[in-house]
Amino acid sequence: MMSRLLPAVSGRVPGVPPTPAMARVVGLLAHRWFSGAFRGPLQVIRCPAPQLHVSGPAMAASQEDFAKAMNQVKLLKEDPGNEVKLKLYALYKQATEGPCNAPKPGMLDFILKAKWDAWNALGNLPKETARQNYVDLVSSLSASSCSQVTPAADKKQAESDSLVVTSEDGITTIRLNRPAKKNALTTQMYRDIMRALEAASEDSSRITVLTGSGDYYCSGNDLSNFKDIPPDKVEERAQSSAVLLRDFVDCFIDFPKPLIAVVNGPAVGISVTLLGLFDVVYASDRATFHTPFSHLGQSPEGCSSYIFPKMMGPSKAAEMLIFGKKLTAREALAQGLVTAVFPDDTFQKEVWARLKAYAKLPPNAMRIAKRLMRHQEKEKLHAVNAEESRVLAERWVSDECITAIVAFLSKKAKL
Ligand SMILES: CCCCCCCCCCC/C=C/C(=O)SCCNC(=O)CCNC(=O)[C@H](O)C(C)(C)COP(=O)(O)OP(=O)(O)OC[C@H]1O[C@@H](n2cnc3c(N)ncnc32)[C@H](O)[C@@H]1OP(=O)(O)O
Repeated sequence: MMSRLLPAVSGRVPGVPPTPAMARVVGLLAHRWFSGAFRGPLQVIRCPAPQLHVSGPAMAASQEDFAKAMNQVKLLKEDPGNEVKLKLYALYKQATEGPCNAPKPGMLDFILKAKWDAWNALGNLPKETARQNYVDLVSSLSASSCSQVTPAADKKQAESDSLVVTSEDGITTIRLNRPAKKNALTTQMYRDIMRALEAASEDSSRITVLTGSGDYYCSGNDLSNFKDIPPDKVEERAQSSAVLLRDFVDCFIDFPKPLIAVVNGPAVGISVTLLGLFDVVYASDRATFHTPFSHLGQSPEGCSSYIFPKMMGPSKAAEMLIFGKKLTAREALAQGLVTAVFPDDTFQKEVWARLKAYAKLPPNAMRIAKRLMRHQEKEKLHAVNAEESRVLAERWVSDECITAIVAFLSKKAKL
């Protein structure tokens, strides 16, 4: 019954299509109410006791953050849609008045009923958590609202030799473009990728893709990054590289839109570990996944020391991260590191067709779904990243690491 009366929530009773007239009337009512609630003061309604319990994040926004968020709502450039407005209303009421305590409105009072349901669904959610959720929701809306006003999505954005960034059909693509070096990452590329991600989070695209040119996806850190460091600067360089690494991985942890890896060929080192921070990973059946950290006297990064054991179980993660076992694409699929594997000869066609369809989905809904899935883990991931970066700085100045790098650079060793 509820869904028959509430188009703002679901629009129809399962199996019973709404008549066009009914849809028009209800839609008009909903539009009027929501327009008012969106810009102007929120109506007070009194409801009875709560039913559902919804748990929220541990941290709490201040009253000041909350007040700022309420002002921000009025400045949104895009109407976020009825469902989001309902959510905002419910969180606002919960944050300011606590659990829903108003009488249930009559079933024909569509608008009041939708609002009451939304508030009531928050159950005993603590006021502080509701305040935080309201602030988070407004901030995600503000970011996407900004990105939607950025003009001209369908154009090439930036180009350099080693990184090519394009935006087309709602997809920003960041392409590693050093095929002669198997797309190994120079320190400049780490910086350029961070900049590209920052821009992509604010541009008008809906999803973001990382891929490689040529036969490799990426051979990981360019081991030439270790070259030409004066002996008295080694420690200093290790520390500054740890900061670079930490900032770099933080960008992936915090990236707000769906992030997809299109793994066109073998992947090594950091390009593998980072995959745990992507939302979807599509791989060619030619791709392999190799993390030879022990061989290099190094240690895992990209939050893999935390994500991989959770994802594939500790012993499979140990085979990769301690012993450097190289996985085929099918094995990586079985371990949950890869979402889907495609035959190499149809890989590009199949994957891009899928991505173009995904890029037509409503952007706010996608961002919010991602946020909900990732939110609880963010703080933990930042802590893991900080620790992994700190440990790596120690490894880089170790004899084990220096010996391995010298062997590679003097062409005595390869994976
Ligand atoms: C204190 C300083 C700190 C530095 C800054 C750090 C910043 C953050 C660091 C984050 C930590 C990341 C860790 C990792 O990613 S570990 C993994 C590192 N990668 C490797 O060890 C791969 C090394 N490469 C190889 O083993 C082989 O090249 C490979 C198996 C990938 C391909 O073999 P293949 O035979 O098919 O091809 P070639 O070897 O002939 O390669 C073609 C040319 O490309 C060069 N190449 C390839 N990969 C790298 C690389 N990772 N670094 C540097 N150069 C690479 C290769 O040397 C060839 O060059 P030439 O044609 O000039 O010989």
